[in-house]
Amino acid sequence: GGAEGETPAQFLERYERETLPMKNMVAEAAWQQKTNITDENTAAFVKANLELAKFSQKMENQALVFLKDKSLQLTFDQRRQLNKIADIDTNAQTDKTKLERLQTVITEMEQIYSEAEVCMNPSGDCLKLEPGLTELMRSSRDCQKLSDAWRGWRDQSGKKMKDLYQEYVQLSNEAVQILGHKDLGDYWKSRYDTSTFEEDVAVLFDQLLPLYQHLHSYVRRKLKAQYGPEIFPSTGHIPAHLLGNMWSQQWNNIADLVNPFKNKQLMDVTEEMKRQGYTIKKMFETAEDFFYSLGFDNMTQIFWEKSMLERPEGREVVCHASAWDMDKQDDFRIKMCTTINHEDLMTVHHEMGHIQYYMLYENQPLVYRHGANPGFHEAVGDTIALSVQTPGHLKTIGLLKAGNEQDKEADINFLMLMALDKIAFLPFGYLIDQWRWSVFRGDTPPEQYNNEWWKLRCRLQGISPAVKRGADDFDPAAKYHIVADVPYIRYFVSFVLQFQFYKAACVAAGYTGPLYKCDFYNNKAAGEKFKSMLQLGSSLPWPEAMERMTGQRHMDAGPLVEYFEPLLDFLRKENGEDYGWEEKCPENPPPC
Ligand SMILES: O=C(CCC(O)(O)[C@H](Cc1ccccc1)NC(=O)c1ccccc1)N[C@@H](Cc1c[nH]c2ccccc12)C(=O)O
Ligand SMILES: [Zn+2]
Repeated sequence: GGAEGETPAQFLERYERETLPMKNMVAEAAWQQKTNITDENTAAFVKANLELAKFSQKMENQALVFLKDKSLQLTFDQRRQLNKIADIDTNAQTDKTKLERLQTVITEMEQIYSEAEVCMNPSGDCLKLEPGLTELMRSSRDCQKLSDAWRGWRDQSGKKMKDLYQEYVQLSNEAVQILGHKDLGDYWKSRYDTSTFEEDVAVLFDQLLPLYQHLHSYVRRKLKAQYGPEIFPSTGHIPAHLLGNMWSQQWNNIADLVNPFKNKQLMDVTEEMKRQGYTIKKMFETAEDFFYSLGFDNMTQIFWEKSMLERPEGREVVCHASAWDMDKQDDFRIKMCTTINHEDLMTVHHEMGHIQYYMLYENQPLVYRHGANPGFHEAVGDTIALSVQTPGHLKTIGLLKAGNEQDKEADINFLMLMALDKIAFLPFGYLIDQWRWSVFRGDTPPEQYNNEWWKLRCRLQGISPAVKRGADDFDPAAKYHIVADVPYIRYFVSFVLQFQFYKAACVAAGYTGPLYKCDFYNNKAAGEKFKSMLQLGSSLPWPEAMERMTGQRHMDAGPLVEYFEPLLDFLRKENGEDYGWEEKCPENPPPC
């Protein structure tokens, strides 16, 4: 057994008692490093991670002894817990030098990403990703400026990390192969507990492709009207820098160019937020109030004391948003360089959704304090944001002026704005890990990294690079999750799950109107349904957890398609046969 004569039950109790303070120590070191990037804090963070790795190794070995001991009568739940303890991630690397190198490579890539800036001549001022370049991509309608920012960001981030990334792939694969996984992608997919996961998401993507093709066609036509058709390639692709986002991953920021009925309201509330003097704190309180209205808890005192809700002056930080469980009583935090606009108000709900999930499963055994699968964690806040964004709710909180409810054209404008966020995202959310799985598997060698990336971007997303890509470009590392070792298919899964959860909450609230108008604010029955699933953490397989809330045991694109039904009808009429794009991008993208 474990320690002398220890029973499995005693081991599991000791595991929790000893692991919690260890994880809190590492979380604190990580927090210090991300909110104040210095050599000293980075070294302390890498050192803390090494200590956790050694400690996890001991626990993993003891769990394996129990799992292999045929004489033991383990309960189902003990076996489930022991298996989770035994399956630690890249910390399984027994070679401490290699593990230290892997941690150093990841923090180095994240640091390059976080400190990168683009000096936009002739104005001369240098912009970081947040807020400068993000703001420029959101609001500029100047092709040349957008193209310069798009290229400049890739030169200052991805292009500098190709060698580091190659080393990261090598060291990560070695680490998980020790656990018996083929490669890192195989390990990441194992968290979805099904051998058909890749096929399942491929089926969902195919089901949702018509929606994306029609949105793509409509947006392309509107952008041609705005920028002139000559800058669009004859292959049908949309130039990546025109879509209001540094990665063309969500298109809500060009809603003003795409809005179907000009004379009707645009549901983006950024201007109204500014007019009302919304503060960052008010944005978080608005999100907190919605969760509270469902019967969820408010944020803790420590949350308000220790979170970093805006970019601090005078020190380098990792701005990309994240939500933290410090593995210490009441200590939950959000780190986010918030700007005051509609998009960030939704990201605030997204981050607070993570915190609510943490709080709901905090009484589970430590090994079960995770999402039922990674997509669940990403779906909590977005499900709430679907209700928050309804024109009805925005009127309730005074961010939208009352207009008459039965206005079909206003509904199409609303669905268009939602599609620019939720439909536009689908191929992007799908392709990131298609690329990474092929890299980890060895199907894409380093000299093909950028070519394979653009093959997927051109074929699946129907976008083309702002300027021709060169041999030493490395555009994947211009996206945070790739440099920070964060899986991405979880967001694609979340964008399907969140409509299933949203529909289930609406049904629980007794709502019977068109899905896209459902606002379950203040509804305790909807809250109860949601909580009954979330409080499980990962104590049950995710189909069981999902069944608690939706009555279903599988991912289903139905609710998403149902939500956007009226828009698809509109788009089919508008587009006729004019939709789609060629598989390959043009050799030379047309200049601005
Ligand atoms: O990356 C994020 C939000 C950040 C996060 O909350 O997902 C964060 C990412 C992260 C993971 C690990 C280390 C550092 C950052 N994830 C978490 O904080 C988190 C919390 C609990 C469990 C798992 C992850 N969103 C994605 C896409 C996205 C999905 N839904 C959205 C809604 C609004 C805006 C963007 C998105 C993106 O920006 O490309
Ligand atoms: Zn998230």
